[in-house]
Amino acid sequence: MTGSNHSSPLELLGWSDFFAAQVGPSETDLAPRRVASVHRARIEAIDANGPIGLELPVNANTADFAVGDWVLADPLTAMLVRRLDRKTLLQRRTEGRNGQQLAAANVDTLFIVTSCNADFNPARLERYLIMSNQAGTTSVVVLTKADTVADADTFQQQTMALQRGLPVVVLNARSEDAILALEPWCGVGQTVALVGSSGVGKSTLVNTLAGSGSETLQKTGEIREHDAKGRHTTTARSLHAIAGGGWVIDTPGIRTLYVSDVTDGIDTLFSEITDLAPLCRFRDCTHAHEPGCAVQAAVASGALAADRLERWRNLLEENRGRTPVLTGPRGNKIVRKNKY
Ligand SMILES: Nc1nc2c(ncn2[C@@H]2O[C@H](COP(=O)(O)OP(=O)(O)OP(=O)(O)O)[C@@H](O)[C@H]2O)c(=O)[nH]1
Ligand SMILES: [Zn+2]
Repeated sequence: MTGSNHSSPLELLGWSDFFAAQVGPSETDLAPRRVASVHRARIEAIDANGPIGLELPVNANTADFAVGDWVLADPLTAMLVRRLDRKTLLQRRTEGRNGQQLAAANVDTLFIVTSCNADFNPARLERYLIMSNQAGTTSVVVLTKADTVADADTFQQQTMALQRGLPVVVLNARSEDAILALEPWCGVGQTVALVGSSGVGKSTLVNTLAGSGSETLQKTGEIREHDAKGRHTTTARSLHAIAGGGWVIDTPGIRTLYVSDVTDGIDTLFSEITDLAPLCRFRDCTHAHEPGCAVQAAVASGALAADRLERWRNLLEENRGRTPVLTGPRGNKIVRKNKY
């Protein structure tokens, strides 16, 4: 791995002032390590010298850790002491269980991967974008299989309209050119993660980015499991080194994307709608039937697509329905900071 001359070995792994500031005076003897893979009963980490095991305290639950986490460990015993606060966290609420499944932590950029074919679905991309907005990661949509169609531009235009300022990269995941196209987000110490449906080219992209056969390829704890339908799918929760100096996490398991637990992520995605709201006659306008509604006026003039407004409404509704109302210590209801 070639890094910048100014980066310390830890910074090459994604360490920054954000994490350094959390290390207390009594903790300077501890060693920072980055979680590379999380299994049911064990966690593997890396430090500047490569893969390194972690001993877990008896009461530790590996489900509380995510690939990409930074932890402090005792360098002599390898015992994990504590996890540092996360810069970003990709997670989703699991079906039928009370809790969030942690997909990846401290990811700088989320590559939302789809291909220029039947997989392309703006409504699904919106769900991924909400997840990314909520996690605090920079979103980039990666449109693969551009080499198989003549009208990749049409897909790109449609995608760019989904969120203000959204970078959309069109590429062939099998080509080396993909490295160059994604380089702006894959610099030294940067962490990217990939999400998207099965078959869109996530593994292909990881291999291209890592440079297959390259000595820098660092695979840790990759596993393959059966999904609900009995198919083999990639379920690697692991960090791979990118040839240029960053890190990539292949994020499996985020297949059915329901929206829940979102506060501002929906507003960020639909900013062209939320920007209009203050212009409505009524402060609590629902943009459905009220007179003097600026949002309905935008639909009437053609500036806003009716189906986009419809999806905004449905996503808010879904989020409201799926976000549990937290119950406080004395059974008091805690009202979540949702705007709608
Ligand atoms: N022509 C072309 N083929 C591609 C491209 N990206 C991926 N493929 C092919 O599409 C197939 C599926 O790609 P994968 O990388 O396995 O897809 P995945 O997203 O990792 O799929 P899962 O592991 O099931 O989540 C493979 O045969 C790839 O070679 C591309 O940009 N162009
Ligand atoms: Zn309105």
